[in-house]
Amino acid sequence: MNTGKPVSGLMAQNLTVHYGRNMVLHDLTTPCFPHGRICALLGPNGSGKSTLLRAMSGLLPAQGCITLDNIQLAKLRLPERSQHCLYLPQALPAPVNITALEAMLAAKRIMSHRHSFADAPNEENIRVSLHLLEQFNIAHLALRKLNELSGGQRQLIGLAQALGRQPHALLLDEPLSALDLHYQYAVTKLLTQITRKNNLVTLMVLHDLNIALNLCDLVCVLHKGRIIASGPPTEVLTPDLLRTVYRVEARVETTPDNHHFIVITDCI
Ligand SMILES: Nc1ncnc2c1ncn2[C@@H]1O[C@H](COP(=O)(O)OP(=O)(O)OP(=O)(O)O)[C@@H](O)[C@H]1O
Repeated sequence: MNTGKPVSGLMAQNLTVHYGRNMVLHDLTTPCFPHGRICALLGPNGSGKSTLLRAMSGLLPAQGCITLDNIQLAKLRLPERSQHCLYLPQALPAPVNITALEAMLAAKRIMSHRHSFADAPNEENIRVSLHLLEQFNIAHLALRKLNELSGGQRQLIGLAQALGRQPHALLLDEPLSALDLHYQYAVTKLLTQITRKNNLVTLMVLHDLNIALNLCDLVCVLHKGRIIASGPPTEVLTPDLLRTVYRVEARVETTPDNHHFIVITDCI
């Protein structure tokens, strides 16, 4: 449980989560995910990554203690809690009959629980929303309806919506899953810039270990509901770990200009 030591960042201690009788996370304690750093949550299918993010954001009942800068998140009501720690699910924004800009403004209004949905959007919110769409290189989609956009375009809008809500910690569940090669790198670099500039805690579930190796500051690996390793990516993602966790024979190579990539030679 909470040791009382001051901790800056997001952390779960002694977290246990069940679905019915099925215990998915077993007395799990995470490292402290610090502000200003981009962290990847890795692990095979079914290892508990989404469950961990959903429990940390308060969307799943959990035993244990989850703190952001020593604030116990369980003590907050859900709207306030998601202002501190926002979860963006794996599912893409639904293809509904509203424009991308309207979707951005609606997400901002949800954040501000003092306002009702009937409130007119103000100029500042429109300016900030358009700026975010520009940062994701999708300002040209502002007046297009979500039901006319591709899956990848809607995923970019979901990310822009999440950033527009200005949380202190951002929990992203496979935020790159629908994106092409360019956008996978461009979005990770943009998230890194915004994480550093706004001193956010950013934790994202990734399956692409090469992005984790080259673009993330820290990685945390879940295996069968337990954290098996965490730290700088090149120290954590070793052939032994890849064999144990992902059941592949692989080696990690480094180019002369210090980029890293995984060569998989077999699956076990
Ligand atoms: N709503 C649910 N009800 C019952 N069991 C669930 C539910 N959601 C997930 N599980 C189970 O919990 C375990 C962890 O699932 P979770 O979605 O957290 O894994 P994950 O690591 O995010 O997987 P993936 O990489 O495939 O998205 C799995 O065994 C899954 O079957």
